[in-house]
Amino acid sequence: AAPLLHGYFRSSCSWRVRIAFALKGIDYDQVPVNLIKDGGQQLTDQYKELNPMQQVPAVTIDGVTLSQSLAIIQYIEETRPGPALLPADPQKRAKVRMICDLIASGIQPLQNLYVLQKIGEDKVSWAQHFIIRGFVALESLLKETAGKYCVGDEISMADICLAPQVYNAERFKVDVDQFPTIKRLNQTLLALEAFSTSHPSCQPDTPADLRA
Ligand SMILES: O=C(O)/C=C\C(=O)CC(=O)CC(=O)O
Repeated sequence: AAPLLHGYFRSSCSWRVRIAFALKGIDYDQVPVNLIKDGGQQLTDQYKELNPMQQVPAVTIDGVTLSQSLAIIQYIEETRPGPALLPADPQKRAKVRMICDLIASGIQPLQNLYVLQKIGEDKVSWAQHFIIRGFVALESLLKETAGKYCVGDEISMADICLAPQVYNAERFKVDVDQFPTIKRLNQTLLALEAFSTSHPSCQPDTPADLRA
């Protein structure tokens, strides 16, 4: 059976997994989990069986169900042929993981839906604060590591994390022009088919008013 992605069109972590599938040329099916409708379909008992953290994405693949986007992507990397998503060189590999963790641990969770719901007011300024704080650090790292892509001239898991986080930054009205390296890399990435076909604007569950 084809892998089954339980995700949400504009969840940045779901988009990471869609990019990885697209880069590897893997066909997959999608089950939309609407994070807003009915108070959040990720909060149902049925979904909790798939991911006890009650977050998207979850992927059923090769008879197992996995959650946590980076674990899913590394499973895809370790079991599927196609372009390598991690460089062979240990230092480059460490830099890719450093950038992934900066985004996946240091930025994205702080602007995630369940955190914003918990803080109540000032959602936008809260999210902007943590995105900008992270992007200041990321910009200085990427100035050193980037070639055509985040780390050198080969696409990697770092690029898979970057474009969805820039999409979120734009949703929260962060001025990405302040970060020229991030901006340039994002433009390069969005021009790739693996990023455009997996984009939040064209998923099965994208609402009509947000379709490109
Ligand atoms: O506003 C909504 O429609 C609900 C949630 C999201 O889009 C996804 C997130 O919570 C942020 C993220 O993926 O980083």
